[in-house]
Amino acid sequence: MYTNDLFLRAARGERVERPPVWLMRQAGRILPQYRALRASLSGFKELVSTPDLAAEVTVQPVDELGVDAAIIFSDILVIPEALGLDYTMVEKVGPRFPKVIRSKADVDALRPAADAPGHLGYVYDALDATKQRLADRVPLIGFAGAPWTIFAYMVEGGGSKTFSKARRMLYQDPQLSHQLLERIALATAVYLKKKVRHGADLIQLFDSWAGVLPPDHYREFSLRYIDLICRELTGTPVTVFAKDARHALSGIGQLSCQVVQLDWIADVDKARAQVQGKVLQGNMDPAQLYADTEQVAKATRAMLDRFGRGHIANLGHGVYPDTPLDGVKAFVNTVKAYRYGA
Ligand SMILES: Cc1c2[nH]c(c1CCC(=O)O)Cc1[nH]c(c(CCC(=O)O)c1C)Cc1[nH]c(c(CCC(=O)O)c1C)Cc1[nH]c(c(C)c1CCC(=O)O)C2
Repeated sequence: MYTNDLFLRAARGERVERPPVWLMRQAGRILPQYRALRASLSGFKELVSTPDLAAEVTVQPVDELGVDAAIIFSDILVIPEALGLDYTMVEKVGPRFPKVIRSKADVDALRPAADAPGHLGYVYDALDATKQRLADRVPLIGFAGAPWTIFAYMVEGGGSKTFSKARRMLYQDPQLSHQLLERIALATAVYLKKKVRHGADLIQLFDSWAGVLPPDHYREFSLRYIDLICRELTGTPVTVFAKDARHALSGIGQLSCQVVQLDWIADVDKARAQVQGKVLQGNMDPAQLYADTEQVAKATRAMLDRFGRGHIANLGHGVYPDTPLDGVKAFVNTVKAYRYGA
């Protein structure tokens, strides 16, 4: 079905000749083509909401880097927006929500979960346009934020070191917290199923703020809703990424997902033992790519040796925007030249 289906074969746990490779945030500021296009626009949101442009930047890393998968250019914050919480992307600051969720009235004022995915037509159009441009060269990854991470932005109103307002709500009003999480999870499940209908071959769930929750809260307020989404996506491979949450791995090992993304702090051998039977994705330190290209190649081979089979090569988090393109290419090309032993 694809000229290069290595990524999907590896994600399904099939025996492959080498690990596939792609990078989180590969469609973005590391590429001069992206920066040029981005500079001609009013901002990030124009790019996200214009299907043809989103498709163009989605395909850029496939052309420029030769990665084994594309990831649709979008953002996890389209879900809160579709639920009725508008955001702005402030240059050098990050996302800001002028209106936030603090009370039951705020939750009740949101759109019903079943209606929200209908407001994301531009994402489905971007998937359609991307599939055309890709012309079956490589598979396309769809994604969403895990419900806890989306909740964290909706309550906090933006990024935060501690997400103390979001965590406060879990203690002060667990019932309302569950109401909001359920609404996010249901909207996300419908949205992701639509993405699959528009050509997403695998879904990655980003729980970027998993690491601020204690283990019991992680199970109650995050894992439960990731599980709900995984169950809805039967037939489509899913990758789960709980960043900075070592304690979450055993629970993630019980989910019906196929792939587990590791951050760069993770101990690969321990992770393997905790999520037996799953494919691992990751986990090079993004800062490693600042080193000279020979060092990058050496570190990449060491990482591949450590993971062995059942691995999709990636970084431990998104590639930093000022990473030299040479470092990125050394990483990708080293993986592509690697071969597993017999
Ligand atoms: C937490 C989160 C967000 N968005 C996302 C996450 C989860 C992954 C993670 O933990 O990083 C996910 C995301 N955001 C973006 C993608 C595109 C696909 C890809 O990986 O290439 C993906 C998968 C584009 C983007 N999303 C954003 C950019 C940069 C915007 C720009 O070009 O001006 C891109 C390319 C903006 C964004 N979006 C978000 C923040 C905090 C920021 C600001 C920080 C920054 O500037 O990098 C929210």
